[in-house]
Amino acid sequence: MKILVFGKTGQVATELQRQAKVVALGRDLVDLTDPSICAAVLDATDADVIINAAAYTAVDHAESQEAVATLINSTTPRIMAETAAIHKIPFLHISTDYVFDGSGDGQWREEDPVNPINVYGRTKLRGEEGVRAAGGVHAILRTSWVFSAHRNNFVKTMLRLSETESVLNVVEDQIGKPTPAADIAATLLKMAEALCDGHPGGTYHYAGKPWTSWKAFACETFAQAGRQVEVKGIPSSSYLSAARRPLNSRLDCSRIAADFGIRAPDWRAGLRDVLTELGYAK
Ligand SMILES: NC(=O)C1=CN([C@@H]2O[C@H](COP(=O)(O)OP(=O)(O)OC[C@H]3O[C@@H](n4cnc5c(N)ncnc54)[C@H](OP(=O)(O)O)[C@@H]3O)[C@@H](O)[C@H]2O)C=CC1
Ligand SMILES: Cc1cn([C@H]2C[C@H](O)[C@@H](COP(=O)(O)OP(=O)(O)O[C@H]3O[C@@H](C)C(=O)[C@@H](O)[C@H]3O)O2)c(=O)[nH]c1=O
Ligand SMILES: [Mg+2]
Repeated sequence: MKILVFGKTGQVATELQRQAKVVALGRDLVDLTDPSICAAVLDATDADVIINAAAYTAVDHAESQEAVATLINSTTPRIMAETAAIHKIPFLHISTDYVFDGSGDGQWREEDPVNPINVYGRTKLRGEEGVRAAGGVHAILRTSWVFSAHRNNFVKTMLRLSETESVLNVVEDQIGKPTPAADIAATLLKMAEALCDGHPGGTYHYAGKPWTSWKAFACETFAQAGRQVEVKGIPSSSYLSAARRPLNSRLDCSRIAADFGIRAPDWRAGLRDVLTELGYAK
C-alpha cells in the first residue's frame, strides 16, 4: 500500500512517518495555501491512499487569520478530496472535537449536531463538509487534545512553563479526551488499509480515555514527570484568550470500535511514552 501524506513536521505526520513507509510532503514542497498545487500532486501520484495530516491548528491566531485558516482547513481539503475522488483514491482526513459547541453533559456522537464556537472549529467543519461532498471514498477521523514529543501541544507547554513558574493556573471547567499522536497515526494506518480493501469509510470519533479536564491533564503530566508544581484550577472565564473553547468536548468513540475494532487508548500510557522521549522518565 503506497501512502501519500500531506504534512511532514506535524505531530500526527511525524508519527505516521515513524510507523510506516510513507511519502510525506512538507510545506517546502506543497504549501496548503495553494490548493491547485495539491490537486497537481494528486493528479501525478501513484499512491493507493492519501492522508491529510496538515492543518492550521493555532486556535487563537485563527480568530484574526480566518482567510488563511479557511484556505488550509476548508478549501484545500475539499480540493484534495475532489481530486482523490476523480482518481478513485481513498482519502483520509482529520478533524476535531471543536466542531461541537461543548454544551450539555453527554459524550458527542458522530451524528450529533455540530455548532463550532471559534474560527478554527468553523474552518475544520467546512473542511469536513467539503470532503464529504466530494463524493469519493473517504474517512474523517475526529480527534481531540493531541499530544506528542513533537511540535506544540499542551503537555510541552505545561513542561515549559514549569521551568520558570512554581504555580500555574489552568482551566478546570473544560473537559475532553487527550489523545497521543502515535495512537492516531496507528489508527489512520489501519483505516487506510481497510479503505483500500473496500471499507466504505465515513466519519469516526477517536480519542483517549479516560476523559479529564485541562487542569487534571496538567496535574497528571507533572506527577508522571516528577515535577513539583502547584496547579490551581480556574474557570474559563478567568483565562483570557482570543478564541472561546468548548466546555464539554468529550467524543464518544463507540462507532470506530464497532466498525473497525479500534479501541480508545489510555492517554496516561501514551503520556508516559512521550515524557520518556522528552527525557522526563522517572
Ligand atoms: N493538535 C490538536 O490538539 C488536534 C489536532 N487535530 C487535527 O489533527 C490534524 C493533525 O494535527 P497536528 O498533527 O496536531 O498538527 P500540528 O499543529 O502538529 O502540525 C500542523 C502541520 O500542518 C502543516 N501546515 C500548516 N500550514 C501549512 C501550509 N500552509 N502548508 C503546508 N503545511 C502546512 C505544518 O507544517 P509546518 O511545520 O511547515 O508549519 C505541520 O506539519 C489536523 O487536521 C488538526 O486539525 C484535531 C484535534 C486536536
Ligand atoms: C497555557 C495554558 C493554557 N490554559 C488553557 C487554555 C485552554 O483552555 C487549554 C488548552 O490550551 P491549548 O492552547 O493547548 O488549547 P488548544 O490549542 O485550544 O487545543 C486544541 O487544539 C486544537 C488544534 C484542537 O483541535 C483541540 O482538540 C484542542 O487540542 O488550557 C490554561 O488554563 N493555563 C495555561 O497556562
Ligand atoms: Mg494550541
